[in-house]
Amino acid sequence: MNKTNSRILIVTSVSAERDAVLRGLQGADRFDVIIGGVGTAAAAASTATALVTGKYELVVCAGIGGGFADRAEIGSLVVASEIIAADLGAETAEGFLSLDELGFGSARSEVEHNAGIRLIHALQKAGQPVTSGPVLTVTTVTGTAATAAVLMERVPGASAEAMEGYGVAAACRLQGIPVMEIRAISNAVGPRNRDAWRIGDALQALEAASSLFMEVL
Ligand SMILES: O=C(O)c1cccc(C(=O)CC[C@H]2O[C@@H](n3cnc4c(=O)[nH]cnc43)[C@H](O)[C@@H]2O)c1
Repeated sequence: MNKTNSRILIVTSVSAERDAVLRGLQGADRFDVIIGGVGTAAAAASTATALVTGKYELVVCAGIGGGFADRAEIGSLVVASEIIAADLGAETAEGFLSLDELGFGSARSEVEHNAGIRLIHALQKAGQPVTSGPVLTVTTVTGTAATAAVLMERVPGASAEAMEGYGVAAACRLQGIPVMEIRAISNAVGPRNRDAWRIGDALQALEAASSLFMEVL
């Protein structure tokens, strides 16, 4: 019988992401995969609800995401070195003030580092393009080059953006459970061009990454 809190929770946003993760896991029984919804509120609420069971030792936020120029190509994977709520704060005449600068806690969440490194090594060994860097959580999908530039200046090394990581991490922090975020890149962060999104390629990369979870997590 499994000991208490020995399972791993994987939080995706939509059914296509959940299905890609499940294909990769091939029935491995230590994992539960949920659809947490789009955005931080849905992700935090879904994660918190799942964590109440006390079954989990690790949570992975996994899905597709946008890749920042020169950091993450379409079809590649980003393993978060840090999860950052990049637009959570206040706009002032002098510029953006983060939650940290406002004194209301932190917009940054640490991640489970060792498992991230094992996953990166396994992906490299499997020939999957992968990078590690900050993954930004945003409320609005970036749609202009100007906003992409602002975010890259605000967070040096920003590698990917998505909409859920910080919410998942917030639920984990309350329970003291480590968190990771993995994004398969479907589109470039910048001027909106939905026709250029390569969701199929990203879902394949997500499946490939998930097939390594049994080995490294
Ligand atoms: O239309 C589809 O078939 C489809 C399949 C899987 C996922 C989607 C989504 O649109 C999921 C929304 C999800 O995507 C993340 N995401 C992806 N790119 C970005 C981005 O450039 N900026 C922010 N978020 C992005 C996000 O986390 C959403 O949850 C559609």
